[in-house]
Amino acid sequence: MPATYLLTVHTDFAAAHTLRDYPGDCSRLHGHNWKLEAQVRATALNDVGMAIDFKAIKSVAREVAGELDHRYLNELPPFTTVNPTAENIAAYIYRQMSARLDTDTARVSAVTLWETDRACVRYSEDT
Ligand SMILES: Nc1nc2c(c(=O)[nH]1)N=C([C@H](O)[C@H](O)COP(=O)(O)OP(=O)(O)OP(=O)(O)O)CN2
Ligand SMILES: [Zn+2]
Repeated sequence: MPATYLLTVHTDFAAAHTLRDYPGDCSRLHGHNWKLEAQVRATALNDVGMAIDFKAIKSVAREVAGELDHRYLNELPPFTTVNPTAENIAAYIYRQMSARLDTDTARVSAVTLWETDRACVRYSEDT
């Protein structure tokens, strides 16, 4: 079995949303300080001994988070049609990060998105 390296970085963003069709107060405009944890799974090291530079992962995580920062999520594609739940936002961030980061030997394996200090969702497409 090949060696596996799991690398994790954190970043955050502030954004507002309303949950469509939600039977409660979250259907009203409100905001969160979202905390994002991104995990990359790698199977090889480079000559420096790094699977992938933490700086590279943080750069992509911050780039994607930055596109959501201080925005009303319901106005941004895909959330004009997809409800901006924590689940859907985590999946969106995962796919955006994967598209920008994945290589033959390192790929995004999970995104954990904290909506509050007490609730988070972890999204993965790993089997
Ligand atoms: N599975 C999900 N459940 C909820 C989501 C979600 O995205 N996925 N979102 C919300 C709302 O966005 C809401 O803002 C969060 O509410 P809640 O977790 O209840 O947070 P509170 O701090 O208001 O509640 P406490 O009970 O004080 O922890 C709701 N659910
Ligand atoms: Zn909310």
